Amino acid sequence: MTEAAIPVLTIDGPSGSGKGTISRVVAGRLGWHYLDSGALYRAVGVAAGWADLDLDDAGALVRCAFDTGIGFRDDAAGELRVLVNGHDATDELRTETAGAAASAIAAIPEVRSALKERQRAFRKAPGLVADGRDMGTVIFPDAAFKVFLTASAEERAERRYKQLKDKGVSVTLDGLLREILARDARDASRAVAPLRPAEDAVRIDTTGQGIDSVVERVLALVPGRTA
Ligand SMILES: Nc1ncnc2c1ncn2[C@@H]1O[C@H](COP(=O)(O)OP(=O)(O)OP(=O)(O)O)[C@@H](O)[C@H]1O
Ligand SMILES: Nc1ccn([C@H]2C[C@H](O)[C@@H](COP(=O)(O)O)O2)c(=O)n1
Repeated sequence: MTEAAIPVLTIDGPSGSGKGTISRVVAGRLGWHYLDSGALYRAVGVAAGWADLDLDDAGALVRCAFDTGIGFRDDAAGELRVLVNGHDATDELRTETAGAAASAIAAIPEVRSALKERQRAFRKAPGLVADGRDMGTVIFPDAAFKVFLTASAEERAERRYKQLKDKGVSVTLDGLLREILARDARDASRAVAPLRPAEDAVRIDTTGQGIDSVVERVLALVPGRTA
């Protein structure tokens, strides 16, 4: 199967809209590969922190983006674990601090270029579900299926609050709402690959929609999908 013939479903959207959760379930139901593109940016942010790099030093961050080893594996519980330079950094990666660092680094055009081919290399038969901010607009513009998930900022903060509290992370709902709104603004206002729906993306507002309901709405967009 040529690369262009390998089907891609892109799922873009702001923080906490449910991209990662929905994408992993849909990829499992389709038997397709899964790309968590945000994890790549988060991994570069974590590696930069480990190396005490200045987030204003674009040159050092670009080199970090090229040089950082990033690996993915499912653990026994089926959770996606992320290895950074051989170390399991999953828990550190999923903090809002790491999300904010990733968002800042992601605004550097050369960092985005350094990660582009790594993302495209995930396109393997029988198919790929790719979640992020620019999957449908930049990385896989020819994707046959494109979705843009949204939800109210308040609901996204509540989801993230529950997610982090369940992991024993001490956060406040008000603080998370502020962080999510700040990240939304930075991701949507940057000059390169801004967060926005692709022209041909199906937009799904997940506010008040359960995970199963959103999964079924996404699967319905892929003909010949599994039951
Ligand atoms: N439709 C939904 N209804 C309720 N909870 C949801 C829904 N979708 C996802 N969640 C929950 O919200 C939390 C955040 O979801 P997820 O991490 O998938 O969002 P995301 O868009 O990938 O966020 P980020 O871009 O910050 O990584 C998770 O705990 C997830 O289980
Ligand atoms: N395709 C992507 C994915 C992520 N980013 C940046 C912007 C996000 O705020 C940050 C973390 O992503 P998340 O794990 O929350 O999906 O990384 C991006 O610019 N492009």
